[in-house]
Amino acid sequence: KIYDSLSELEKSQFDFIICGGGNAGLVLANRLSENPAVQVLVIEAGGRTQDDPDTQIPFLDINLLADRAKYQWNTTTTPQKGLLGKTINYPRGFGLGGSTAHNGMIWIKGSVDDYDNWAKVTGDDGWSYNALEPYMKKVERFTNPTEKGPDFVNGKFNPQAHGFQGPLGISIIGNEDRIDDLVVEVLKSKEFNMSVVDGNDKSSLGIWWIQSSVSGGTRSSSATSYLDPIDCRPNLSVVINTQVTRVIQTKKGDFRTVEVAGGPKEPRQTFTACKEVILSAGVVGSAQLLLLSGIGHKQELAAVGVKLTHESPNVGKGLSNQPQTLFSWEGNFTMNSLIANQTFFDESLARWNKNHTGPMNTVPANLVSAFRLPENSTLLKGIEDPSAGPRTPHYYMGLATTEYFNSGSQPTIGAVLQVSEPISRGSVTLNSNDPFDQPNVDLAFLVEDLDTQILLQAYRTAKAQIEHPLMKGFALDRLSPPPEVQIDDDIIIYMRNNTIATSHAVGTAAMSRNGSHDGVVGPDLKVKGINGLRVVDASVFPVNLQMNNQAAVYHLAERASDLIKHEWHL
Ligand SMILES: Cc1cc2nc3c(=O)[nH]c(=O)nc-3n(C[C@H](O)[C@H](O)[C@H](O)COP(=O)(O)OP(=O)(O)OC[C@H]3O[C@@H](n4cnc5c(N)ncnc54)[C@H](O)[C@@H]3O)c2cc1C
Repeated sequence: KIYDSLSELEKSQFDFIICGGGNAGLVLANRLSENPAVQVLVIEAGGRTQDDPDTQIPFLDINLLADRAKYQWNTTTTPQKGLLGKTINYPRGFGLGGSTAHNGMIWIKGSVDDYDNWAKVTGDDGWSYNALEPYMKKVERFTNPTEKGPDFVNGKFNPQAHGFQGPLGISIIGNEDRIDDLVVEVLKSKEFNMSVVDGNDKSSLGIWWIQSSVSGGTRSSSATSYLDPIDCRPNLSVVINTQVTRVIQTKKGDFRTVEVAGGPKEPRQTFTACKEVILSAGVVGSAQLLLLSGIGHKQELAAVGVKLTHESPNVGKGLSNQPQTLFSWEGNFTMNSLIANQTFFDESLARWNKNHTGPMNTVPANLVSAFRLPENSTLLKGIEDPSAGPRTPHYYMGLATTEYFNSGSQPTIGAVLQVSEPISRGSVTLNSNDPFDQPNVDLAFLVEDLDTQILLQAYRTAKAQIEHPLMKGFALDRLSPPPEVQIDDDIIIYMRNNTIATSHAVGTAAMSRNGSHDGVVGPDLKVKGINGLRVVDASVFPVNLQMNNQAAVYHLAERASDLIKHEWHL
């Protein structure tokens, strides 16, 4: 049952208490409550998200991505050294489904190297690609697009790499962009020599058609796929509009009680887990809760008036996130914009309401291409390869006309460029000991020169595609930055001024080997050195995966559910 407020909850003891009803939290809620004898409580700070057209209709995601939008925590970063001291918005999901109710819906796993790296870092082969593959398939229900028949997806994905029975609907949306075929031709040409691959089949190196967490023309979030179908289980309680304020040590080394409140001025209340408390509050929220609970670096906690309960100096450290910059060129075509043309918008909305097809069923790009630096690149000389391995990109990009999303009258071709596995490291630290105060979030974008140089290389690759003879007459002058910005130093200044947060941060409670002083949690995701507390969300990823990370959070949470069930003989 879903409770709108704390006062409606009658019990104060549960077997498992899950803090955060987001991506990972709702997978755990579903899997742990499969056994009717197990009592599960989920505590979510935000409210319902599932009933809103903005979360359901793929195009209307733009309403969620605006600064200070609904369903997000409205977090602002600390001044970013690599971004000329600017602060930027760091969107993170708030409400059932967490970031999956709010994200760009791109569905991409880690590469085989990425998961094998988890196994290496933790010393647990259960985190390797091969061992996780059954979970990858268990999550997915790959479906045909509403827009086109099944023929449209032939050759665009490898059925062997997908699941067809899982709770989460995935599809290649099927709404074409006039630039798609051109991009494929350019990248297949002798200058680039790339092939079309399924980015979710072990490696994303190549060109691939974006798969989205969309099915039947509607977003699939962890709330719609893992919660809605089972929300009437009598052993599952989900309380919304309630914030966890800290986890309390009930006896030495034992953290099984959570303190919560409906708001800053509301009274605090406690709930106790007979078995475990699981933090799934996301990369910012889980680190913040650990720190508020006195689990962190002794001096840093003392500086904000939090009493140390367990020394764990790496909490909040090691944050890694992917810088993303948009470049654009003038396009030579007649534009059809959903934003600038109200009649087109109204007709498209009516069409979506009728059968979930048409322009509303669109995401900003249909194709992504993923690249490695050349083997002989001077950037890699004498340093450890920043990527997890040879089947993992250093950078990737999406080229699209984005015409439906264009708010002006100028036909535009956009290139979204992103560093895959940056080496800069940021942090989450407490601003104060008030749980309702936003923590300090430092994304450390473009701090390390290697990340900046990789982004510059991505720009050169995008420019080479735009200037390819096959694009002649279709792509015209560069718009952003304007043509007079030419030399590398000026391009880098443009990047520093225009980098945005991808919200793919990881690593603030990283997993590591048992016995190692690195990280925060062991391979079983339990906080090292204490009992009763696990972390299951993107904060345990040791480093970024090749691209976005919702898929890997689903994989992680599915395996974590089995680890927990196994431990408690459920
Ligand atoms: C705008 C945006 C776009 C993105 N685009 C993509 C994309 O296209 N593809 C992709 O793969 N990934 C994308 N991501 C990233 C991806 O969605 C997230 O990394 C992933 O879903 C995080 O999962 P999580 O379980 O770690 O946290 P979340 O899903 O964020 O869940 C954390 C939950 O905990 C709740 N919470 C936090 N603190 C507390 C507290 N103290 N008490 C109670 N509840 C609390 C939050 O409200 C939230 O519901 C995007 C993310 C965002 C924000």
